[in-house]
Amino acid sequence: MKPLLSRTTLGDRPAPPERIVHLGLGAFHRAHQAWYTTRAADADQWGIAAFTGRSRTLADRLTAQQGVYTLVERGPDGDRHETIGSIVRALPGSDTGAFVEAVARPETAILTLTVTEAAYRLAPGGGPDLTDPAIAADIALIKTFAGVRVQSTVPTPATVLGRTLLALEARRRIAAPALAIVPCDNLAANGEAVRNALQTLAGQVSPALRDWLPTGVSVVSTSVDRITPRVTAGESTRVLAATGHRDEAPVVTEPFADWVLCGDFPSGRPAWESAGARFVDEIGAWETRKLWLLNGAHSLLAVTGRPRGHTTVAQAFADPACRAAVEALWDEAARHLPGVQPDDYRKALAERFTNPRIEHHLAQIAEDMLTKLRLRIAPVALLERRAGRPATASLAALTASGIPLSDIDPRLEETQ
Ligand SMILES: NC(=O)c1ccc[n+]([C@@H]2O[C@H](COP(=O)([O-])OP(=O)(O)OC[C@H]3O[C@@H](n4cnc5c(N)ncnc54)[C@H](O)[C@@H]3O)[C@@H](O)[C@H]2O)c1
Ligand SMILES: O=P(O)(O)OC[C@@H](O)[C@@H](O)[C@H](O)[C@H](O)CO
Repeated sequence: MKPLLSRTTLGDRPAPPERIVHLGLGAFHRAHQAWYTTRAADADQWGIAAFTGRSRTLADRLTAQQGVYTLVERGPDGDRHETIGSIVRALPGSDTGAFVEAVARPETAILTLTVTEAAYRLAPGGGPDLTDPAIAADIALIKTFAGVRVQSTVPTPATVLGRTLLALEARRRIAAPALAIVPCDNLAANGEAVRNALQTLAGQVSPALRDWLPTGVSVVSTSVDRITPRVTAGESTRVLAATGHRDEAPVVTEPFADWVLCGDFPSGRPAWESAGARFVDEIGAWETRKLWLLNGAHSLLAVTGRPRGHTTVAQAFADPACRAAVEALWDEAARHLPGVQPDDYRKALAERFTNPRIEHHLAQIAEDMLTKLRLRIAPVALLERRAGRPATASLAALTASGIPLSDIDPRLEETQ
């Protein structure tokens, strides 16, 4: 049997030093941030310690191959393979001690996150829900362990922000240099949302943490774009046949990739722009364009395509009824996206959604639908209503989900 992929496959170059920590190791991190990092001009300076959210399967698979994996870029006409070496350690998210230690290391300059939108547990208005028992329990736990820096038995907060704050408290205690936190989830104004939520929670933990946070942490806003479906069984066999490499943790993604970032990196960052990332002073409109047009359409296809018997985005988009619903939603959204070329993006999206070789399952997109509809489609309906128009397409999309409008956003009922 062929040996597993390893650093030897990369020509035995030394692993880059660990200066980035990631939480939420899954398909997307490997197809996006880890890929940009491996392609950056200074890739040899930036290694990633990547933690899963909780389970250890992917961490164990990657550890067995020294973090190295194959990225399969699946275009409409064929596959392109690339071996990625930026992840230097892969760990289970359940190892809070290792996470706290990794974030608190003074050499760590960046913490990236891809933990799903729902995992931030933000209330509809944006801030953290302090009445949420899991958040209340995390605050109590961080208060109790605020003195703990690095221990093998660090307790595990239940929430992502709780885990992050525990690690930041450890960093504060050793007076480590300022850290950049880079949320890469499909949340509107993700940097601002995470910054405000952390600040609110820190205020509940201690005055010391609250006062340190604004200078100890810079939260960067991002818009992330690359359609990366869950990896299906059989991919390892296809990779072996195509590359001759045995890989138990390949990832499949589309050729398109975009990463827009806005904010400061006080302790430095990889030259991600050399790999195509864009650094901007104003991100809101780009972020909204992507969330409403791409993610909004995905959510719409999930709620309308599944009852019509479709299982993937490409199948649903090929159905004239679903496609018409998407185009109508795009028409409504585009009216509120001046200055960011919504028509060009729509055209490109239609091609991306049509890629028949990307098996993006509607069932995966349908997870946590309430949070997604709130962020991606409800704002369009509200804007259309306020402009005196019926919001037919956006309201139809929300209604098709079966979730009461009042649960999605009570303001939707006020505008009826
Ligand atoms: N896949 C894409 O095409 C894509 C594109 C843009 C953005 N994103 C963002 O990345 C996120 C992850 O996508 P993925 O494809 O990597 O999914 P994935 O299922 O492969 O990985 C998700 C990761 O998040 C962790 N996680 C999930 N819920 C959590 C929770 N409640 N607390 C802590 N950790 C949790 C999981 O353990 C896992 O490590 C998406 O939810 C989205 O916000 C994905
Ligand atoms: O779980 P979601 O809805 O945030 O993500 C499902 C897809 O819409 C999303 O992953 C897109 O593929 C991605 O945002 C493309 O950049």
